[in-house]
Amino acid sequence: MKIFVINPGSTSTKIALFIDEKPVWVAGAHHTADDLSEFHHVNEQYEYRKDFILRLLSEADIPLDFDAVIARGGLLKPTPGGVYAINEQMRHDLLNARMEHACNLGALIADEIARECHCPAYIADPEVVDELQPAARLTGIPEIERISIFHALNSKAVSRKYAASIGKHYEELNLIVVHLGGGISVGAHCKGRVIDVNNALNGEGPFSPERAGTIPGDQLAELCFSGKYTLKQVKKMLNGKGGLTAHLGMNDVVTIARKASEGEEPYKGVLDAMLYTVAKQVGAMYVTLRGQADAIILTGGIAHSDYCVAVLREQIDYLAPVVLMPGEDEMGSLAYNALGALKGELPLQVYRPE
Ligand SMILES: Nc1ncnc2c1ncn2[C@@H]1O[C@H](COP(=O)(O)OP(=O)(O)OP(=O)(O)O)[C@@H](O)[C@H]1O
Ligand SMILES: CCCC(=O)O
Repeated sequence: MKIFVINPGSTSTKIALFIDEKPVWVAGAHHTADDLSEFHHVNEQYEYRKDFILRLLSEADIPLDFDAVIARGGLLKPTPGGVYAINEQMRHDLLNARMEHACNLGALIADEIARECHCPAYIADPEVVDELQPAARLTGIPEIERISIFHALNSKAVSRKYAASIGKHYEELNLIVVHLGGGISVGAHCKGRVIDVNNALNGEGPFSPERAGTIPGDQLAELCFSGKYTLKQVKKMLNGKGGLTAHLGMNDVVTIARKASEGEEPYKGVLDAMLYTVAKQVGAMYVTLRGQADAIILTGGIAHSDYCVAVLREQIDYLAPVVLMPGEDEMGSLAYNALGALKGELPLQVYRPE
């Protein structure tokens, strides 16, 4: 079966054609700041991104003849994990999403292309997968309820892969999955459901290459009302220009880890502190799982770093076996989900948030 996969990121668009599980054509490109500078809202990039995809397909002589089109989800309303058929409610919620992110365009473009080829259009495990247990939702301020936003697609995909590698099902295991990317999420996967996880986009949990993580509330309130910053600037400090970027002026962990491994300051102190916040979040998720974790999976780009893995391991490996699954395979995971839905092996969910 021919499955077309679309994955728009903030600065890139990746596409791929799979024949069943096999990627037979992979394409895409980085969009420079200049390319995107004329757009004031991410929704305005719709035609630009769609035309870019159609041009790549046409240049590769690939006709619009697919059995399914699947896209990375988007910042929809909270919803359980799984593979979803794109519907009107989803289109509406993506066009009116609370947060701007290029991933919001994926389903919209997939839907249009699928209509042309008269095939189904899907998304799977969007960032907003919400399987939080009730106690994980409350904060001490009743108006502020915690929201689940994390690397659901990759975290669930590596969990399934790990489970298969030991002859088990994801739904049989308790796992702590640590996604170490530009953003960092650490989730407690209890028998296939992510019952707690830090919101990787909204100022919660470990700090990361580009995000501030948890900030002491009182000091954050003082900063917001200091008159020195606009709301937009504070939001950028939390997400985009926070974390390693704020401390070191870069988000490149390859360089930072090399300097840290040579003992160079401030790189070592800052990177070690980031990893300490990750280890603390692993500890919290261990408690969420009542100490019954079958494994701690380290994934995402930073899990390629021997230095980071060693520093983390030393702080967490007495809790449960640490399993390394570096990088991510979002395109493969999306194709897997589309194929499962087409074959009837994965239940097709209906997006119908409360
Ligand atoms: N070999 C490596 N060694 C150390 N760090 C690496 C390596 N490869 C990538 N990284 C770091 O991983 C981070 C990016 O990870 P990844 O590609 O998983 O994130 P992303 O897709 O940009 O963001 P996110 O995962 O939050 O969606 C960057 O900080 C990058 O420097
Ligand atoms: C958690 C959402 C994905 C990202 O890090 O951008």
